[in-house]
Amino acid sequence: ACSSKYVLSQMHPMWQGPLAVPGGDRQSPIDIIVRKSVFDSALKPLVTDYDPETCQQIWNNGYSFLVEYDDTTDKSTLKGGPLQDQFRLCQFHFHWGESNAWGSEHTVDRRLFPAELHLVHWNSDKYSLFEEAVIEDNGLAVIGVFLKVGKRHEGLQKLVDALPAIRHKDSVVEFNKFDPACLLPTNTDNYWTYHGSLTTPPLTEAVTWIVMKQHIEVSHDQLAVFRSLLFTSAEEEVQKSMVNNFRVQQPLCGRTVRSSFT
Ligand SMILES: COCCCN1C=C(N)c2cc(S(N)(=O)=O)sc2S1(=O)=O
Ligand SMILES: [Zn+2]
Repeated sequence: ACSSKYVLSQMHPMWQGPLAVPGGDRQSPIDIIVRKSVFDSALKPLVTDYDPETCQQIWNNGYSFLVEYDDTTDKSTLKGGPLQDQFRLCQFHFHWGESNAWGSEHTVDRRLFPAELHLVHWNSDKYSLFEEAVIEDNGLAVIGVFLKVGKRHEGLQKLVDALPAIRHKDSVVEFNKFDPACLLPTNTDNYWTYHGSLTTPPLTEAVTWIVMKQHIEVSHDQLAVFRSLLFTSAEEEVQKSMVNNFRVQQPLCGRTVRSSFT
C-alpha cells in the first residue's frame, strides 16, 4: 500500500499543517478562483475502474483515517481526465473540521466545505512502487471531492460503522469489499485540475490534483463519527479529538487551474 506508517506517524495534529517545503512553489491546497480557471477542451472525462476486492484495511494514522487498497496489480485504476498514464489507487482518506463551517483543504472562491475526500493514486505506467512515484513530478494523482452536510450517504455508512474500532492512532482493522466509486459524485466530468503537492509531510510536489466540481452529501451524524476519532494513541493520557486535520491554503505562485467545463 502507499501510505508509509513511519512518515505519517511523524505527523502532528498541527491544524496549521507543516510549513511549506523550502522553495516550494507548487504547494497544496489552494483556493480555486472559478473565474480565473481556464477551460481546456483537451481535458477528457475521468475513467475510474475500481475493484472492491482490492480493499484491504482501514487505519488511524494519527492524522486522518485511511482506507488502503492492494496496489500490487492494476486492479483499481484511474486514467483519462488530465492524465497521460494509468494510475493505481492506493488509499483514500478525508480532512474535516470540528464544525460544519470548515474542514476542507481546497476552497472554491473561498467557499469552505465541512470535509474533503482524497483518493490517492500513483503512476504505475512509469513507476513500479508508490515510494518511487511519490517523489517524482506527476507521480501521483489525487481526486478531491467536497462533502456537504445533508442526507445520509448510504455507501459511506459501512465505513462510518468501522470507525469506532480505530478510534486511536495506529489502530487498524480489516476492511473488505468497499467500492470507493460510491463516494464519487454522480457527475465526474466537471472538475478543476492543477499541479500541486501532498498536503501533509513529505509535502512532495508530485501531485496532479483533480478537484470535482460536484460535491457529495453526508449526514451530520456521519460527520460526527469522523470527529469521534482521536489523534492520540491509547497509551497517551490526554486524548485529542481528530478534528481540523487540514492544511492552510498555499500560494498559487502563478499556476493555472484548468477546468474541464465552461
Ligand atoms: C513515502 O510515502 C510518503 C507518504 C505517502 N502519503 C503520505 C501523505 N501524507 C499523503 C497526503 C496526501 S494528500 N492529503 O495530499 O492527499 S496523499 C498521501 S500519501 O501518498 O498516502
Ligand atoms: Zn488528503
